[in-house]
Amino acid sequence: MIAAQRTGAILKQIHRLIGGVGIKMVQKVKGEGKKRIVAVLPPGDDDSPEVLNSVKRGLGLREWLEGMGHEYIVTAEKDPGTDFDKLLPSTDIVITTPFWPAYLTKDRLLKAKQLELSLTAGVGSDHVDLHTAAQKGITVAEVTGCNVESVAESEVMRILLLVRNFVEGYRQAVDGEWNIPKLTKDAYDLKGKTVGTVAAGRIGCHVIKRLKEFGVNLLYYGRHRKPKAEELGAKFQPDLNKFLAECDVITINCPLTDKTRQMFDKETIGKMKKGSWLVNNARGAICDPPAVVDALKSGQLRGLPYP
Ligand SMILES: NC(=O)C1=CN([C@@H]2O[C@H](COP(=O)(O)OP(=O)(O)OC[C@H]3O[C@@H](n4cnc5c(N)ncnc54)[C@H](O)[C@@H]3O)[C@@H](O)[C@H]2O)C=CC1
Repeated sequence: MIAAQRTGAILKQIHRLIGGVGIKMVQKVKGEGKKRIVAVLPPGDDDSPEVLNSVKRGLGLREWLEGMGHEYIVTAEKDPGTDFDKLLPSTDIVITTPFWPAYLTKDRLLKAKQLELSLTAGVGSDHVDLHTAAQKGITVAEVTGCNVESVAESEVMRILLLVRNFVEGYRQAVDGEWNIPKLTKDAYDLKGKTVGTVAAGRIGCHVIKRLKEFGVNLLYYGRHRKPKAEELGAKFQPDLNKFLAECDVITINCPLTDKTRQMFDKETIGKMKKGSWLVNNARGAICDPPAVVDALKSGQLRGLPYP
């Protein structure tokens, strides 16, 4: 769910992006500016003013869009054969979110005869067939940088929860158990560990900045050097095999693409340090689930948080 503090930034950029397309389209069709905008959002009937990411609240865009004469339809139905497929051929703009994505597959995009813009209310466009979208001249936009603070805080939290073995302590407290050896067996100091990020983009750099204060050795792996990450104290390791072997904690902060899909499979995980931790902050499909399960069972991975 979009945290309250980042909703404002997301909405500001959505206004800018839709506004931009609106102006272009009005010019193109000479005054016929009325557009059909379909938002696919999670179901939910929470009335709190700060919860905008739901069908009920429609990201808080209804008044603004309808005030400009556009038609605004909000649905939670995103699966094949549901409302979304029926609406798509006559839709100009689709808005969707990474945690309740309406997949814009090749088949769907070919049927979306008048689609001009696919807008992610968040970061990541892996739910869109980018090749087909590019061929059809559909703009694919996301709200870059809108949630870096929230995501980096949550990521550092998950690293600490894992390395300090918090969940076992919590479980013991709830179950009325007091088994100190069992708790401390897998509880470590983060200080002195080597923590590496796959990709040092916006989120990766925010994580590096926060982790620096914990006295860790920081590494980053990626396709290019990132001066900002180095200014923050992280060293570049361009060799993936060396990166995997050096890190105690690996955190994944790259987009899901053809190159990163299942990047963390049996072979890759097998090259990590035995008993290391893996924090996949990006998209589930970057890891191969059976390989992760096997590695957790064998102790190759000490822990992996979900989500
Ligand atoms: N868990 C969550 O709540 C969220 C997760 N995300 C995920 O995090 C990803 C990164 O977000 P940002 O840092 O804002 O994006 P960004 O665009 O600022 O950074 C992405 C970085 O990934 C690097 N990269 C691309 N392909 C790569 C590859 N094959 N190998 C290594 N590095 C590669 C790029 O060079 C870039 O530095 C998003 O694409 C999204 O999937 C984003 C927001 C929220």
